[in-house]
Amino acid sequence: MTATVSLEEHFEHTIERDQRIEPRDWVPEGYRKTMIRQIAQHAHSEIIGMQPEGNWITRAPSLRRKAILLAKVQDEAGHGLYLYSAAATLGADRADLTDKLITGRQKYSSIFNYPTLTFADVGVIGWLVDGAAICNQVPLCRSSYGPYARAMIRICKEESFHQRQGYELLMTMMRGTDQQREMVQESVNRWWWPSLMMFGPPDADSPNTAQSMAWKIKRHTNDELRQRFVDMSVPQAEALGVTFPDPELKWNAERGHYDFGAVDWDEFKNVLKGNGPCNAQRIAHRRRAHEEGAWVREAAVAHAAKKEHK
Ligand SMILES: CC(C)(COP(=O)(O)OP(=O)(O)OC[C@H]1O[C@@H](n2cnc3c(N)ncnc32)[C@H](O)[C@@H]1OP(=O)(O)O)[C@@H](O)C(=O)NCCC(=O)NCCSC(=O)Cc1ccccc1
Repeated sequence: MTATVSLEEHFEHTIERDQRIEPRDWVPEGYRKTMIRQIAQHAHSEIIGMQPEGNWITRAPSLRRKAILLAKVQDEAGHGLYLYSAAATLGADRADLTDKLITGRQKYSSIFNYPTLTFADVGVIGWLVDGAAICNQVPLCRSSYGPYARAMIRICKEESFHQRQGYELLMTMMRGTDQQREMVQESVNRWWWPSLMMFGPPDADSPNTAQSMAWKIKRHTNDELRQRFVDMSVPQAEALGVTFPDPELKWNAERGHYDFGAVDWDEFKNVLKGNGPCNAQRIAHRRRAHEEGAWVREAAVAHAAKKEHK
């Protein structure tokens, strides 16, 4: 038996016993690649995800709403940095990941390519987008890669606060004027379908799911989590007094789940190709911030070198 086989066995046994893979452990190259891809895509989503809501910070309707929104957007920056660090434990280089993001070689969540047209979007992003994120990420707290699973615990706690602030904002607007209620409904109409796309392509078209489930990176398939999200969102919409833009949405007693209409996967593919309403704007903004921040990175490197010299 060669040393590589025993390392491989150690990896397989760790997965079988539901224990965590740690940075010191040998992993198959495919596992490392998949993990870096998923963590990097997740980190990029948090960083790009600051932009849609960031759009409303200077125009929040009160000091309270502004403070909440600032805190939420700062949390997203924190999640991104936390996740880039988790990717670094697998040998990924942060500068390289950023380069891949701003040159379009690595993806970020499709959802952040849609515009935030009204302040109701801040509430709907909190309710539906953070809600979908939590639904997807809570099972990832049991993901097989230790640093990622542990990062998810903290991130999910913060996302829960984000979700609640969104729902509370919407409840306040729903108690307001007819115009405010219409604004909430119009926003829900725009965000519902893109939120369902956050869970990824249907299982039959998801190239990574089978292997990621076998490696226990993912604990549920894309379709399972999408269904879970629909089931939990319908009663929340009823409590709020809004409807989802889906005439086929109805309870199926036999299945014990809500049936829902077909997601427009052509729209999803088009957004992934870079043709969503805001793809170009999001990347251009990120690239500009990166270039304008070059002097900070240079100063940090010079400072570290000076300290080491001393
Ligand atoms: C479920 C999935 C997203 C995709 O399953 P997998 O098994 O990995 O892939 P699968 O084979 O099914 O797909 C084939 C290809 O399509 C890609 N792709 C799929 N879906 C999408 C999509 N929607 N958008 C763009 N790309 C997508 C996929 O990467 C793959 O790419 P490849 O062609 O191989 O390069 C998984 O990676 C995951 O759970 N990630 C962690 C969670 C996470 O990243 N959350 C971020 C959002 S939450 C947040 O940021 C919090 C927040 C809230 C509010 C404000 C601010 C921040």
